[in-house]
Amino acid sequence: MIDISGLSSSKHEDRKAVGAQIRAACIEYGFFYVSGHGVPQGLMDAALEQTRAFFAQPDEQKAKVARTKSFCNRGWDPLKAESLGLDVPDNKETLFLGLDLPLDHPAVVARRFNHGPNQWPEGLPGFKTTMRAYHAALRDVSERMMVGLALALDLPEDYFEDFNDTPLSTMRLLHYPPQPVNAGREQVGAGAHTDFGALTFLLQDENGGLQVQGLDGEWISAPPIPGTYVFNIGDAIARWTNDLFRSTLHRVINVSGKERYSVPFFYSGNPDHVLECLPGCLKAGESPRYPAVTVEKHMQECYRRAREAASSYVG
Ligand SMILES: O=C(O)CCC(=O)C(=O)O
Ligand SMILES: [Fe+2]
Repeated sequence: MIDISGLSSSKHEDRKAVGAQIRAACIEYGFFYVSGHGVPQGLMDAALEQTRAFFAQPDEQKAKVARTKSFCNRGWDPLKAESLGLDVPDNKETLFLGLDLPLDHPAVVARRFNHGPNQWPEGLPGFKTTMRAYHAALRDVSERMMVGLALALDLPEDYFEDFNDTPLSTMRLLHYPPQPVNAGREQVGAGAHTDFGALTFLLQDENGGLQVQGLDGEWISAPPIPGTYVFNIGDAIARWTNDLFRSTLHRVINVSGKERYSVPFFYSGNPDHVLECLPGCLKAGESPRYPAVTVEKHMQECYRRAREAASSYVG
C-alpha cells in the first residue's frame, strides 16, 4: 500500500520518498494498492453505482451504444466478446469510455488512435455527469502518478509533461456474472493478461476476484480495500524501462456467487509520444531490448494481437 499524498507536498523530500516506494514496488511486483489519491469516496461509489445501473438494462438497450458503432472503440461489448487470456472467452460484458473529444477536435480530425466521442447511454440519470467527473479525477491522479514515476526513475519531475497531453485514457465499466467455485478452464471472468498501456487504476466492488501472479507463478488475491485503488503498470512502462519495472500477469475469477462490477482506468498517454528506453534504466552492459515506438503504434499492436486472438472463436 503506497500513500501517494506526499506527491502533492511542497517538500521535495516528501515527493521523493513516495517516488522511492513506487520504484521498489514497480521493480518487485508491478502491482500495489494506492491510498491518498484524493478521489472523493462519493465519486468512487457513484461510478460503481452508475456502472450497475448501466448493466441492469436489457441487452437491446445496451446495444444502442454498441462498440461496433464507434470508430474509436467506445461503447458496449456483450458477454464473451473478448478474451484477455487469448484462449477462452471472458465471462464479462463491458462499456468502453474515454477522453470525450468532439468530432472537430484536431486529434480526432487527424484520426489519432482511439480518440473521439463517447457513446452516452440514454435514460440513466446522472450517468454522463458522473462518468465525466470520474474520468477527469482519474486523469488528474494519473498525471500525479507520472510525476511519481519520474521521481522513481530519478528523472526531472516534469519529464512526462508531453506524455500527458491529450492522453489515451480508457475507462472500462465491467460486469462479471457469478461463476461456480469449481469453474473449469472454460470459465474465467478475465483471462490472464498484462495491461497494454502505462498506468491502470482499478476500482472494484466488494466482491473481489482479481488475482495477480506472484514471482513464483502462484496467484495472489487482490481483494478490495475500501477507499483505495489497485494500481499496476502496463506493457508501455515495462518497455520504456527496459523491463526494469514489471508489467505483471493478472486475471479475474468471480467466485463470490454475486454479480461483480469494476471500473479500471487505463492511462496510456499522448499517442504521438515516443516510447524509448528511459535514461537510467539500462544496467551495466545492457542495451535497449525494444526499438523506439510511438504510444499509438504500441497500442495498435496490442489491440491487433488481442483482436486476432478473439476472432478465432467469436463470430
Ligand atoms: O476487473 C478487474 O478487476 C480487472 C480487469 C482487468 O484486468 C482489465 O480489464 O484489464
Ligand atoms: Fe488488466
